[in-house]
Amino acid sequence: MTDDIAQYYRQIITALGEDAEREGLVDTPKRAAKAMQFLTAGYQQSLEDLVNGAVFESDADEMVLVKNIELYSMCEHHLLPFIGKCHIAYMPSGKVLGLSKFARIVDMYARRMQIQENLTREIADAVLEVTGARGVAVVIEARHLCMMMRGVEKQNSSMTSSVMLGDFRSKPTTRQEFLTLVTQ
Ligand SMILES: Nc1nc2c(ncn2[C@@H]2O[C@H](COP(=O)(O)OP(=O)(O)OP(=O)(O)O)[C@@H](O)[C@H]2O)c(=O)[nH]1
Ligand SMILES: [Zn+2]
Repeated sequence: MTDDIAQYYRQIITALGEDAEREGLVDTPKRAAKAMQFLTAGYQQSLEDLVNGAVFESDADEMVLVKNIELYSMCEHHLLPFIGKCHIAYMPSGKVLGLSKFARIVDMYARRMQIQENLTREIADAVLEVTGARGVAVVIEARHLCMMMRGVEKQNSSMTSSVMLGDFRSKPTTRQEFLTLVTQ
């Protein structure tokens, strides 16, 4: 697989007018192939393997918030990065999820070709699925390099997307508590 992808990169480099055999570039197709495989490794993962049983019984029934999970993804339109942070909250209902698993869930969906809105939704759906929570909220704030280093070339705009499920959607006080904690 890596060799196949490297071969395509070699063709792209040549098509761009570069000498793919010069010293600085000779190993680039292979490096780029490996990098792209890493950045899309989320396709090879499953939610079940990733959670690895780390869902624990608990009486906790107040909001749990995991803030500022850094995120690197790749926009499916230009294959350029978007970079930001993700906040995830849930209202437990008998079960809590191992803390590291929130970051692992973010990475699994971020390491694919994505748009920010779908990424936000997929993270929320996954947390709901594994926790059976009364509600899940996800907010992502990100900057898209396709808007910065090309295209409209806007350096300071960012995008915020959110998905509210269950209590976060139906109970204004829960939503408000979440938004207050996230912006603190
Ligand atoms: N909603 C959304 N749009 C995105 C995301 N990532 C990239 N885009 C946008 O996808 C659109 C693709 O538009 P096209 O007109 O097909 O492509 P383009 O000619 O390269 O567009 P420009 O970026 O405006 O130069 C652009 O408006 C991008 O800003 C994302 O995560 N969410
Ligand atoms: Zn883009």
